[in-house]
Amino acid sequence: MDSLTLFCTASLLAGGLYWFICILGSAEQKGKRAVQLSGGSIAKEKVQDKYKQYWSFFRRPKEIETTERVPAFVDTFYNLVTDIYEWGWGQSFHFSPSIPGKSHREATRIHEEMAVDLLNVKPGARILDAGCGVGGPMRAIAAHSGANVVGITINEYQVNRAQMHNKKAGLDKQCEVVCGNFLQMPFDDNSFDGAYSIEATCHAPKLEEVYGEIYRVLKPGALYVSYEWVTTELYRGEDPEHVEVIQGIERGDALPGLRNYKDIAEVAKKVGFEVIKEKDLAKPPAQPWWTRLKMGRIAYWRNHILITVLAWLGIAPKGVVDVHEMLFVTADYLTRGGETGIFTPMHMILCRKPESKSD
Ligand SMILES: C=C(CC[C@@H](C)[C@H]1CC[C@H]2C3=CC[C@H]4[C@H](C)[C@@H](O)CC[C@]4(C)[C@H]3CC[C@]12C)C(C)C
Ligand SMILES: C[S@@+](CC[C@H](N)C(=O)[O-])C[C@H]1O[C@@H](n2cnc3c(N)ncnc32)[C@H](O)[C@@H]1O
Repeated sequence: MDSLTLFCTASLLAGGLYWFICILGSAEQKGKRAVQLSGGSIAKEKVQDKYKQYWSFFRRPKEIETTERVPAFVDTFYNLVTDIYEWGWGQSFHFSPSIPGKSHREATRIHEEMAVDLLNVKPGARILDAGCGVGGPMRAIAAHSGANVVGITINEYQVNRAQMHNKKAGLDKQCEVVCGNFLQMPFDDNSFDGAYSIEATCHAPKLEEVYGEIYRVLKPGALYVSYEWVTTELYRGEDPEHVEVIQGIERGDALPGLRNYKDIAEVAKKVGFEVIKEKDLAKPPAQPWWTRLKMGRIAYWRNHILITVLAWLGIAPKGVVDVHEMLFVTADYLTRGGETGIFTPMHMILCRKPESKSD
């Protein structure tokens, strides 16, 4: 090979590698680099075992008998996925409708701001984020509304990530993060001016338990908005394809059984809320929320190769490859759920805690 051919081959290889790693990934808002992928609070050598335990618990979600164990497995799930989510999706762990002419990042922020706009809170108000993740929505909401946000998550690794991001964004005075279970919150009765949850209460085995807790900590007259993961009116329990898609979503997302959209308002009323509004935000004219998942397919292949190489080199924990494979498959079930219309991750419900029990 003469030197010109060698030079051209090397340039092509370098260009290809740059394109594969940098250009294909540039649409994502990176909070992480591939070399930093971990199993959250799980020790590196235990990640694979923990993944196996998670998988055998959630493989058949409908058969989960001991609901008391669900929060602990949800915690394990977030140890396993938090870095991959941040790396491949961003700091907001939820979907949003696509908006023509706007980036995913802008569409995400608009979806988050809509939640706090519905709460009608004033700057300085104290609001609760039930299931806050690493705080993407919390920071957008605090910056947009001027409210003080208190987030709760069951996963300690997420608390550390969220606190780090809050500080970096200069929002640590306005945003507080607490590690705890939203089924038994460490907050006083009547202590919040508003509350929201974004794609988080779907992890609760009994919705009434989390809604009951949110009701308890809200001041009388305060509002609560939630974006719920539910099956829609198009879901047919007797259709094996529908069942396969929903079970695929449940087991890849640590869900102890998806609820039907009709159940949400029932539960809200049962715990004492007044239901003000309910709407599936995925319905037209909204643009599909799943296009972002579908568009990412080539990047997922690149990610899989990268993770496999990093695990092989001993840089990433071995189990991360299995977790990534599970997410890969889950992305497909979520897309099918969206395309068939049998599932939505954004069934919005707006509720009020009455001024007094008799109102
Ligand atoms: C609300 C929940 C999480 C919703 C989404 C944020 C995540 C659901 C599925 C996740 C992903 C699937 C495929 C991954 C891909 C294979 C990887 O290379 C990069 C990350 C993914 C895109 C990942 C990102 C987050 C999700 C879209 C649930 C849990 C209630
Ligand atoms: C899909 S993430 C959404 C996070 C955040 N709302 C966002 O949109 O970025 C779900 C969140 O709910 C939290 N969660 C699930 N079950 C919980 C529980 N029992 N108590 C507290 N947090 C819980 C998880 O730890 C995670 O932070």
